[in-house]
Formats: sequence, C-alpha cells, structure tokens
Amino acid sequence: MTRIALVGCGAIGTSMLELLQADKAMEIKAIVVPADAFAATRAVAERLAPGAQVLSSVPVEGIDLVVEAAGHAAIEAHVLPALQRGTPCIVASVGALSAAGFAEKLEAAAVAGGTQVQLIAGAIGAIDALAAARIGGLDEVRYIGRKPPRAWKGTPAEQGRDLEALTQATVIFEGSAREAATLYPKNANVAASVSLAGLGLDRTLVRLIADPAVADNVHVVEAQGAFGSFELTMRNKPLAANPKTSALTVYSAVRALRNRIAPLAI
Ligand SMILES: NC(=O)C1=CN([C@@H]2O[C@H](COP(=O)(O)OP(=O)(O)OC[C@H]3O[C@@H](n4cnc5c(N)ncnc54)[C@H](OP(=O)(O)O)[C@@H]3O)[C@@H](O)[C@H]2O)C=CC1
Ligand SMILES: O=C([O-])CC(=O)C(=O)O
Repeated sequence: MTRIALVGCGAIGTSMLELLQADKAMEIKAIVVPADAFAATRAVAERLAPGAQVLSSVPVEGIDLVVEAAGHAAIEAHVLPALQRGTPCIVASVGALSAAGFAEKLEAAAVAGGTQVQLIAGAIGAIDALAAARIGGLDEVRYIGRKPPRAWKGTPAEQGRDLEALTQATVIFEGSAREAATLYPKNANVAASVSLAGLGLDRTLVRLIADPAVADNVHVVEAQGAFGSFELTMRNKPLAANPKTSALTVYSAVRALRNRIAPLAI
C-alpha cells in the first residue's frame, strides 16, 4: 500500500480524490491545507478519503509519496522539507521553479534526501517529445496560452482593462516563460513546464491571450530543432470549480501517481 499525502484540496485536489477512490493500492493518509481550510477540507475528506487526516503540514512519518496541487508557495513550505527527509514528491505547481535559484534548491533537497521530485506535464502535452528533442538541440520554442477572460480574473491582466468588456482576443502578456510563470502563477505553470523541458525559462517565448471567443483553455506549443519541428494545440476543458485550471491537470497528476506503482507504466 502506497501512503500518500495530498497537498492542496481545491479544484485539482478534490477531483483527484474522486478519481483515486478506485485505486486500492494507494491510501490517502493526509491532506495538507492552510488551517482556515480545515473545516471545508474535512467535509471533502469524509466523503472521498475517510482515512485521511487533515493537517497543516506533511507528517514526518508514514508517508511514501507527496503530491502537490496547491500553488507555488506550497513547494517551499511542504515539498522541500519532504524531499530533504527522503520522501519522493510529485509537483503540479511547476511555475514555482521560475524563481531565481529555486530549481537548484529543489534539486539539492532531492539529492540530500536521496530521492526525486517529478514535475507533471499537467495541462500541456508533448513534454516527452520536447525533452527528447532537446537532446538533439532546439532552435526555437514558442508557447501560446489562450483562455476565456474569466480565467484571467485576479491577475495582472486586469490592469488597465475590463476583462468582462473584451469583444476580441487581446494579448495580455508577451515575454519569457520565466516572467509569465512569475506574473501568472495560477495560469502559466505550463509555460514553465514547456521551458524546463525545452529551451529554458529565459529563451522560451510566451504569449498569453484573453479571448472572449473561446470556452476552453487553449494551449499551443511550436518547436523547431535538429529533430525537425512540431505544432501542438490542446483545447482543454476547464474545471467547473476553477476556470483557470484544465481538467487534464487532474488526469496528469493521477497518471503520475498510478505510474509510480504500476508494473507497466506509460
Ligand atoms: N501544471 C499545470 O498544468 C497546472 C498547475 N496548476 C497548479 O495547481 C495549483 C492548484 O490548482 P487548483 O486546484 O485549481 O487551485 P485551487 O485554488 O482550486 O486550490 C488550491 C488549494 O491549495 C490550498 N493551498 C493554497 N496554498 C497552500 C499551501 N501553502 N499549503 C497547502 N495548501 C495550500 C488551497 O487552500 P485555501 O482554499 O485555503 O487557499 C486550496 O485547497 C495552482 O495554483 C497551480 O499552481 C494549476 C493548473 C495547471
Ligand atoms: O490548467 C491550465 O490550462 C493551465 C494553467 O492554469 C497553468 O498552466 O497554470
């Protein structure tokens, strides 16, 4: 039995718990959330993971694997210490690695604990192709993220514009993946994933668009290099509980967990 600590119990975490009820080889032992979310999280746990304790930090003993679906700050607070203790971690908030020196810090914690941190592909695809293409050499990688205006609420996209009033597609950001992931921590984790798999946070070109004509979260990756080239378009359904987040992120996290224990992993 693999004993799991889930960090975060919002849109992704709750949907993961729903799916993981079917997995008999895994047990959710702990759900880690801020103290002000205890009551709501206990109600979710009662329904979907009755054996889980709701806590404000990952237990030091009795956890085989940590899975994070909480946000950038949770990596420093919960993933780093778990790695240092030797517990492997699966991370959804990949954009946290855009902070200067943070990827190195994460790696050092994993080395100190003799374990590994796995960054999930989340809402984007072709991370495998991109990471393989990097070995032969990449010349250019572009990422374009297009979401409905409501998905950009509470972000810098609101500065100087009324998102509700947009009548046409509007570029809200153009720059590096590092800047995108820093400025849009709940919307541009995939920009960080694409860049970490490919040309790096500073050389990956990112454009973010608020588009009233789309209902899905549309992600495009274009890459060129020694391997040839590819263009990928994902049209992801957002989660009802959080329009910023694509449902595919949940499936990607569940896949990562299942692959940890599957005799044949794909
Ligand atoms: N790689 C990818 O493709 C994607 C990655 N993500 C990442 O996943 C994160 C979660 O997404 P989503 O579930 O939609 O967001 P939600 O806002 O719906 O849920 C976040 C949950 O995490 C909790 N939380 C916040 N901060 C902490 C912390 N420091 N420690 C423990 N728990 C914490 C929240 O508690 P409370 O309610 O009290 O704040 C809430 O339960 C995003 O912030 C983003 O970083 C999201 C989409 C795609
Ligand atoms: O879920 C998505 O479509 C992408 C997302 O929010 C992110 O990359 O942070």
